[in-house]
Amino acid sequence: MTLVINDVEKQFGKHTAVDGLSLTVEKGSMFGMLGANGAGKTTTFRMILGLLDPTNGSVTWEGGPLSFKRTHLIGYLPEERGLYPKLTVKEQLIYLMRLKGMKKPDIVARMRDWLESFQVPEYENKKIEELSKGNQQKIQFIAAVLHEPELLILDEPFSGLDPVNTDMLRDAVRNLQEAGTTIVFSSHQMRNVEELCEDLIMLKRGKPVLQGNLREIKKSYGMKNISIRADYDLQFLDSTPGVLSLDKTKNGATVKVENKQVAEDLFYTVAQEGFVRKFEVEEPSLHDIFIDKAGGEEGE
Ligand SMILES: Nc1ncnc2c1ncn2[C@@H]1O[C@H](COP(=O)(O)OP(=O)(O)OP(=O)(O)O)[C@@H](O)[C@H]1O
Repeated sequence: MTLVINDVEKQFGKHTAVDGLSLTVEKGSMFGMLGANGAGKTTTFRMILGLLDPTNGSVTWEGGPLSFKRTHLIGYLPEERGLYPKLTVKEQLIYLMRLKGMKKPDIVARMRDWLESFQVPEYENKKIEELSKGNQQKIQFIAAVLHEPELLILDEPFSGLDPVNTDMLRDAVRNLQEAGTTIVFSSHQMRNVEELCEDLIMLKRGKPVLQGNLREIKKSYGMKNISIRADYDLQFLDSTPGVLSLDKTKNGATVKVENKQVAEDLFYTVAQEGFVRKFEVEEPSLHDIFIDKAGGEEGE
């Protein structure tokens, strides 16, 4: 069972929101969709869900298109949250899950398990409008997963959550994956992406600019960070060719370099200059890679 996006393009009038997107998400995997604001993530999610038709190309789940007829297979946490403020949590979840074909006693039983695991059992009979934004988000998440979908699409699931709730939601997402759910999510929080996903795609203005296994991407990515500690001032390194930036730290400096060769050259440079206590080459963070590949241009 896989999700296959095949050479998809989506145009809104003259504007191309998604351009030449192809990807495969294997069953049971956790896939990250990254990109600056307006890069085309939500549009892609809507095409996966069958809410929008691609202008060209195809999207299939297990070989067929996803549509409202197969809605019980999918869970969706939309970016713009959409709960009814006047309903209680219980009424809201019963309403939404009955649309997915579930029976009331099952809905209530599973709702109680989820509220318990999110440490908010007392919310069952509270109105949505009485809850804080972060807590409403937990309820919206429960609405996306209560029917145990095969494919779960999470658009910015961590936005607006405090650190405790972020950890709680991250654990819940991880548990769902371990139970076999296929998960595709977007996030601007690179730490969450690094901790959760194995494979990812980065979009820039609708086009894929980087795609593959996160560990492989990091390993093979040219740019490196070097952590250096020496008994002398390292500032002079920032004028070395291939050095992208230098940040002084308490005991030395972190130097971002273009590639491995520059890192090797720098090793000899600092050793010639004096005693070096530490010289450690690290892979770039996803944050660095994002800025390098997908960020930084006006209008995004
Ligand atoms: N219904 C629409 N009509 C016209 N243009 C649209 C429509 N939906 C999206 N767009 C445009 O398509 C582009 C991609 O938007 P999309 O919402 O997919 O980006 P995103 O990557 O989800 O951004 P964000 O991180 O801000 O949520 C944007 O330029 C947006 O203005």
